Order: sequence, then structure tokens, then C-alpha cells
Amino acid sequence: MPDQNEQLQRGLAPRIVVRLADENGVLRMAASRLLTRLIELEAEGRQRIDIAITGGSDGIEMLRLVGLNPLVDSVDWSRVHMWWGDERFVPANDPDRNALQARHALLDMLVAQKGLPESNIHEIPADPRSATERNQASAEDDARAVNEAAVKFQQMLLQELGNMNGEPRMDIAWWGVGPDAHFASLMPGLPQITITDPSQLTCGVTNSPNMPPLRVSMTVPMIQRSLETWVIASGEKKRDALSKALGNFDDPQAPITFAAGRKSTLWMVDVAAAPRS
Ligand SMILES: O=C(O)C(O)[C@@H](O)[C@H](O)[C@H](O)COP(=O)(O)O
Repeated sequence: MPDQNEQLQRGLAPRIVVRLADENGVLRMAASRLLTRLIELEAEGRQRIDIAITGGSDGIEMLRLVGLNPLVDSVDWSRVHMWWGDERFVPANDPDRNALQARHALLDMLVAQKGLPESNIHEIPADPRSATERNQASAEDDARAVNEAAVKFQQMLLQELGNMNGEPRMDIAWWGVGPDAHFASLMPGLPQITITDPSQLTCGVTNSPNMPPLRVSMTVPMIQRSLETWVIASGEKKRDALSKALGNFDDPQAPITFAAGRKSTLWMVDVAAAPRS
């Protein structure tokens, strides 16, 4: 089984695992850290900061906590660009959509009150088909639709963030962990987790065992270009996943083990999620 040395040799930062005793602390810590890092990067003179949001209950709750943190007023949001690491491929107004949930939890407020330009929000394309078209679609139709969205997502990344020479990349990307140890929409045992072609930044997923089955995701090569990569895991339902993932690297049966960044790799887990030693 690959160990951490292989990640280090590929230029990735060593994994630091912070275990918090406070059961609700991880999401608050991640929210504060996001705001603090944005303030620091802006103080260093950065005019543009690209971040990747994640979906799921932890990811959305973290966004809500960002909005409640008083540091939210110290960020110049006009310099911040929002992306998604993955998206459920559903219509734009479907409540399952990560972008819609993120807008309700935080982004609508940032646009309305804190100066985040709507044009800085880069949503992964939604399923454009009508309910009838979706109901009548064959597996091939679904695959075509989801792959088209993945291609558009890749084009958006390239148009906004440049060529393939180490770009495009996120400054900060954070990820939740599924109970099966997936992250993004990269599920254990599905072929997308094994994509290593550095020119493939995104992929479509047609048979996710977690609902909904159609998804669009960043690939591992894109994810591992991020400068800072964080993993957030809170609560007992994450314990099995972390038992498989802590001390483990690049394991397709535990996709979260691929979550690493070039400058820092920080996993924040709470006492309920951490396996008992
Ligand atoms: O769209 C999604 O579902 C995700 O991006 C997914 O990878 C999520 O982050 C994990 O499944 C954790 O989700 P929970 O925090 O809800 O367990």
C-alpha cells in the first residue's frame, strides 16, 4: 500500500491531522480558518483568491458558520472566487444541488451584503433537461449529459484560470468525507478515482451509490494542484471512514486518502469522528 512518501515525492505537502476534543469544533475551526486565510492572502497583496466549496452536511454547515463569524466583515469579498469541487447533476433549482444549498447558507448573503460579485461565483453546470427528458433518458443519454457538463466545467476552469502549466488550481479547497470514505464525487471502487491524466481536470459520474447517481467532480490531478487542501470530518458517522483513511494514502477504496495540497494538507477531525485508539 502506498505510504506518504509517494505523495511527498510528487510535491504534495505532508498531512497534518488536528484532532479536536470539542465535538462541534471542527466546522467552527474550519470556518474561522477560511476567513483568516482570506484576510492573510489579501494582506499579502493577492488580488484574486480561488476557493473550492464542498457539499454535504458538514460542508454546508461550515458555510453557514462563515456567515455568522464576525471576521466575515474583514474580508474583501470582491477578490474571492467560488468554485465547487463537485456537484450533484440535477436541475438548477433542485434542493439537492450543492450550489443552491451554498447560496442559501452563505453566498446569497455575501452577494447582497458583503460585496461578493455574482460574476465571481462559478457554478458547475446544472442538468438542463426537462423532467420528461430526464425520465425518458437512457443510460447513454445520462452519460452524455453528465459528461458534457464535466467538459464545460473543465473549459470554465481553463478560461478563468489559465493554461495547463500547473494551472488551473485552487488556492484553498476543502472536502467533506462520506461514511464510505469518498470525497468530492469520487466513490470507492469507481473508475474516476483512478484518473491520473494531468490534463483531465474534471469527470462525470453516472452510477454514484450515494444519491443522486449523476454527478460532476474535479479529478484527483485537479484536486492535488490546490495549494491548500483541508479535510473536515465531524461526528460519529465519519468514524469508519477515518479508520480506513488515517495513516493511509492514495487508496482507491478510501478515496479521501488522495486529499492533499501542494503547500499544506490539513485534516480537521473531532473526537466523535476520530477512531478510538
Ligand atoms: O455533494 C456531496 O455530497 C459531496 O461533495 C460529498 O463529497 C460530501 O462532502 C460528503 O459526502 C460528505 O457529506 P456529509 O457531510 O453530508 O456526510
